Amino acid sequence: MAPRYFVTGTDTEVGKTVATVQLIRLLNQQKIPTIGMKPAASGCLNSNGILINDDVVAHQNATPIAAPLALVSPYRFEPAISPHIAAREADIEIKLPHILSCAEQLSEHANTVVVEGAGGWFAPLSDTHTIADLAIALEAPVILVVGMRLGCINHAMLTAQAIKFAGLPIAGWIANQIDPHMSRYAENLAYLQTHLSAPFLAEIPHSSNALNSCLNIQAFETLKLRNN
Ligand SMILES: Nc1ncnc2c1ncn2[C@@H]1O[C@H](COP(=O)(O)OP(=O)(O)OP(=O)(O)O)[C@@H](O)[C@H]1O
Ligand SMILES: C[C@H](N)[C@H](N)CCCCCC(=O)O
Ligand SMILES: [Mg+2]
Repeated sequence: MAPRYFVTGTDTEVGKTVATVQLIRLLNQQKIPTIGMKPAASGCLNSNGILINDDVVAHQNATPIAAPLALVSPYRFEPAISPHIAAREADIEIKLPHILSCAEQLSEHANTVVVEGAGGWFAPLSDTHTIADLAIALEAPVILVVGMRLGCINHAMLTAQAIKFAGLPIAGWIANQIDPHMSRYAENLAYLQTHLSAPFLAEIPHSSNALNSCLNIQAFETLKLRNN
């Protein structure tokens, strides 16, 4: 099975897509053919009957590897709402075995698959399953993106504890500077570096170019160490 990573975050809109895209670029740069996957994408644009999602497009723009849309994003919905509600309204059941099968087929296109969740760790996919269940089914080491803003320490600590409770390793965490005016940024970062018992992969600075940038080589070295 090709290696996989599952990217989760402290909330929705914290930079999971930015981090995923930067990781896909880094791995490809390091000669590891890597593709992104967004199993459940709500908030799509209907273009002549094809549902287009910004996260999926951003993943695709970060890799030279092409794969069918039905594999990289099997469940897409128009409204920008929780996937469990979007799916119910569309009369579609999000099935974990189907997502698993898509991930396996993607492994034929790339060496590594980086899977971006939706919302945070316990965002629901149905009345019975959450993003956590999806990560568990994929058996993927988790990368936690912390959107650095007031309140993120609590969200980061809760999420890390829940990931560990799920029995999944945290391959690392990323500090994403979503709020350029965060008070005491360095002190918040230092607290998380001390208290999150997971490797610190990288800091993503606030930048209007964040979607076109790449994680630094240190993040790669840290991930590599975890894999060996
Ligand atoms: N480092 C950054 N610098 C500047 N803007 C950023 C940065 N990271 C994220 N953003 C912006 O914040 C917004 C949310 O980021 P992003 O779409 O990556 O979040 P997400 O966690 O993937 O959200 P979702 O749960 O919808 O998938 C976007 O407009 C993005 O461009
Ligand atoms: C549409 C949005 N951008 C995300 N993709 C979905 C966020 C779901 C959050 C669910 C929740 O935890 O309340
Ligand atoms: Mg996203």
